Amino acid sequence: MAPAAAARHGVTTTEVDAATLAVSTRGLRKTYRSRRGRQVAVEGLDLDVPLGGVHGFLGPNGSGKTTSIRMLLGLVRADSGTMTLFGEEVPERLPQVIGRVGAIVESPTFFPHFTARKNLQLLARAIGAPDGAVEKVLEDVGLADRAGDRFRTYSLGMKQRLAIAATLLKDPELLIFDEPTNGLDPAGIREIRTTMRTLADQGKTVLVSSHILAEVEQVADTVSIIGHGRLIASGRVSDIIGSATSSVRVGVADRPTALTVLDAAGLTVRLDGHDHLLVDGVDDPAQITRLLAGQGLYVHELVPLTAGLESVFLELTAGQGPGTSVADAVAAPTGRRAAHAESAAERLAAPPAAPPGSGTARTEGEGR
Ligand SMILES: Nc1ncnc2c1ncn2[C@@H]1O[C@H](COP(=O)(O)OP(=O)(O)OP(=O)(O)O)[C@@H](O)[C@H]1O
Repeated sequence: MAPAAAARHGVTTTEVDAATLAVSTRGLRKTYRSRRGRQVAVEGLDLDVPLGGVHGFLGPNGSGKTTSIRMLLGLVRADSGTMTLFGEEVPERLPQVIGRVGAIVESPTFFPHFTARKNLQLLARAIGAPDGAVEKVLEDVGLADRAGDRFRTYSLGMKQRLAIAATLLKDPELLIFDEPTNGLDPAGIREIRTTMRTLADQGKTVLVSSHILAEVEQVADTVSIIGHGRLIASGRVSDIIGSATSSVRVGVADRPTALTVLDAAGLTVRLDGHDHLLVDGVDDPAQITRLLAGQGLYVHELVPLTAGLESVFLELTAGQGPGTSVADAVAAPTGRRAAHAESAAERLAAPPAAPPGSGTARTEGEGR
């Protein structure tokens, strides 16, 4: 991918004011040693999460999302690079900032026979949350009317929302959710999306990781897309999608001749199934009708196709062989980049000191 294409997708070298960022990393790197040898999990990651709104941290399985989050939270040591939370260097100043962060990165151990309310009350007492916090967080995640039900009767989606409620007890400004919709059905996914939106609308910053780009695209204000442990695109969802190559599906009776005509005009044309042509990189769809009509070919269908983050990702990583760094493909510039532009349901942790009732954080070197 040429630098121009990367820039089109929001990968720029603009300097950012750290005061406007909830999270920032530069050159973050982590290598694991395992029986299979050395595994580079994160390779020079530059990540900027603006204050406020939902920020999607997106990339395929194994691209380094969880490792990055765990480094930010001090659960895994970085090999090199720098990280800040609210402008404070971490892990050095983690004790000063961790109170402003709530994260779901591990398995919670809610008591199955206690009600959701009782579970939260125990946690609230353990961390010294203010009176009324439990009822407020139950309301925030939409569980107020089911708070009297035992935890074991909860659906996966409800369990996940209860885990989110637990992170909200200390009223954090930044929420970090690692793949919160894993294992959920479409209704559960929608509930989590609504909850994240509600939290962002209250002024909080939500950093959510996912390997399903299309899912997060619907709720995120801004995203960072990573591949092979490196940033490949970042910015406002609308800008990234808007920058994608636009395609048009064309229905025409004589497809071979139409293909030749459009190809001769310099357009990128391919066959789509048995009935249509797909023309990429079209600024003005009317150009297609004009070109074809000029040759006596009449279009019976002309549909501009909306791009999504998934197709942007595929476009950015097209042509890479296995093992090729995605960043190589986008000729990644150095320096700051910003664009102004197991079931996760069972995870809960409030690092650095997990309160009683929450799960223990998995640490570096442990098997997955
Ligand atoms: N404790 C570990 N020991 C050895 N290798 C690890 C460990 N944790 C992660 N890895 C490897 O590091 C790479 C990045 O993994 P990571 O879990 O950070 O990616 P991810 O994007 O969160 O993926 P997923 O969406 O599947 O959770 C993978 O190749 C993974 O196998």
